[in-house]
Amino acid sequence: MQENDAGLCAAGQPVALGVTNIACARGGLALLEGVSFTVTPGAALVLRGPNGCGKTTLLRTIAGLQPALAGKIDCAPDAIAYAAHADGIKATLTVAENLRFWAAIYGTIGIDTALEQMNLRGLAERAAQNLSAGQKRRLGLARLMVTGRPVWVLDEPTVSLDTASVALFVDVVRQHLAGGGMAVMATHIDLGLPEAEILDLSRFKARLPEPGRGSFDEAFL
Ligand SMILES: Nc1ncnc2c1ncn2[C@@H]1O[C@H](COP(=O)(O)OP(=O)(O)OP(=O)(O)O)[C@@H](O)[C@H]1O
Repeated sequence: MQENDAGLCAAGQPVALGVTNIACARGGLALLEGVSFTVTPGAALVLRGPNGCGKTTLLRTIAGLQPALAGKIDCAPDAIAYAAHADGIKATLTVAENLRFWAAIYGTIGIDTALEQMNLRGLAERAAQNLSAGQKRRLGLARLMVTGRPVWVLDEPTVSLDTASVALFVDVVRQHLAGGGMAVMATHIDLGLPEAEILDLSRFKARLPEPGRGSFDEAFL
């Protein structure tokens, strides 16, 4: 892949997540167009932009939850783990059961590291439905760790987290990157992750509403 207009593609490095000229829509309304970037192993990209500009929509498109109007996403099959507002938590299972469930789904072993690093050990036997909002969010992020997947696509990962938990999360992301993982995140806060590239989506605002391909599919998403 060539260097793109976000300037994030390091020449000669293998591209792990390539987003080329993507246009995407929500509710039949085109939001973004011409979005291109690459994220290489060990790198993180933070998406910024005002409320409603399409950050969530772009992340959903990257994660394969909705079709793009145009463009191309290059990523190894089964490389992406997506975490959004809903967190993917099973309410009636305990914290440990949730993580074991996901470890089994993704074919990974061991939940200890995730429990430890997201400060969930003391909550391991508590039903997920009885967790506080921030604790639920920590469980959702621990789920990412047990997926074993290299590309983390995260929508507002720090919502409901207190300062200490944000720091835990940032540590976990750093370790993920150090192991050759990647992360694409939408967040409004300064994570304290200066090594992450920032991409402001404001400049990719779609010029014309285009209720075209994709809007029918979206009715079912
Ligand atoms: N299910 C839906 N149906 C129709 N329109 C939607 C739907 N979900 C979101 N939208 C609209 O699509 C636009 C983009 O929403 P999106 O959630 O991608 O923005 P965002 O940049 O992530 O916003 P925020 O910073 O507030 O999280 C918004 O105008 C929103 O109202």
